[in-house]
Amino acid sequence: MTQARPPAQYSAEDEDFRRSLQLTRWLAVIALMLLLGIGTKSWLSGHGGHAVMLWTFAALIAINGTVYLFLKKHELHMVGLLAIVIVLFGYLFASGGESNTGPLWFYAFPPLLFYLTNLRQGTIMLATCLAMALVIFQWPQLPFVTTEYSADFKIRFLTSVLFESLFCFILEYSRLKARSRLLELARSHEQAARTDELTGLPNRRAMHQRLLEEYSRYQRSGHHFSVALIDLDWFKRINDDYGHDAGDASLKQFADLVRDIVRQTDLGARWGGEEFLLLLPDTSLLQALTLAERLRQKVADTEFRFRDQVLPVTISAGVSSITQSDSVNHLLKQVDVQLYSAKENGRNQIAPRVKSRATTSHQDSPRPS
Ligand SMILES: Nc1nc2c(ncn2[C@@H]2O[C@H](COP(=O)(O)OP(=O)(O)OP(=O)(O)O)[C@@H](O)[C@H]2O)c(=O)[nH]1
Repeated sequence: MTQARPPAQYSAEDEDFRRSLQLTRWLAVIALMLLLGIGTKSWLSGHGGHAVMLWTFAALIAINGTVYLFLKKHELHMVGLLAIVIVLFGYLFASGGESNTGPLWFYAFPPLLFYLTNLRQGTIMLATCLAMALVIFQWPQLPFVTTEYSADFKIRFLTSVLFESLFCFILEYSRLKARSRLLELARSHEQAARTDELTGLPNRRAMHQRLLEEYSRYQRSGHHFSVALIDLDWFKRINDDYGHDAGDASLKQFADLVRDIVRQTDLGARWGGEEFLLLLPDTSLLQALTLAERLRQKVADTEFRFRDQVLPVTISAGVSSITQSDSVNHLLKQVDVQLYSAKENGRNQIAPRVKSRATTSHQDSPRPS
């Protein structure tokens, strides 16, 4: 038997993906503006070479963005942007930027990096950048290094960036942990809101939603379905004569029989009190009547026990098919009328009653399992 399906919802993964998409786009735009702006300022203050380098990086970011506009591949856009930014930091470490302040831009990197990637990839990229800074700081005579930093700057820069990276790692780790705990909680609340506590079967809410889904499937593609409304007979007497706990125990035992008898694609739910509803997809009225009768027989043959007492449990049920109704509400009304009729006719029976096997057609073939 299927469990009731959760409503279609925007998943947390989708939400994360959407955020990282937006952030990458914004970062690309901001980086582009900054590079163009600072490049122009450098040009005006006579640092032509530096300006050209910054504009080159701006052009690379613009090309990366244009490729994204055509291909719409977010991963590629993000990886491209991060690669450009890492090379840009390499350039800033090696050239010092203006007045050796270039490396200071690196402080903005760790929080964004962890958010955009994941802890493992973020750590690898940060370690690569820091190793690159260390090499450049340590060997200023390397061919592409055009500046030198004071010992104080090097020590303070590296230790403070290390501290910041560690802090960002811990924050991101805690954020991810809290997020997965919240998701777990949301999932279990969603499950609880759709499950009957006593029997563990889906509840009325879950069944109602599934009925609407099944009805729109029927309207779309003609997949018919039937329902059976089942009520435990003289249940008040069971409560009165054997106690409320005995009543609860018989509801649970009946729910187990329902689980046993219905197939994977069916749904059996507690509709309320001592009423249960079976939803039987791709099942004709006659097939549904046969199944309901089988369940009735099984209940009649089963010994319902509570402590050392045997409880007199029988069921009545009304059955109806969507092919005889024009809405879910109408179907539920019909099945209720049938249940009433089964009760009126003496209980421990199914309605409508099939008079003769001769009247049964090809529809009475066994249900596909
Ligand atoms: N133990 C127990 N009893 C319940 C629960 N929910 C509803 N009931 C009882 O079920 C009984 C239903 O009684 P009625 O509606 O009069 O129906 P009935 O005695 O089954 O009689 P018929 O349906 O006409 O055969 C009431 O006494 C409710 O209190 C439950 O979760 N546990």
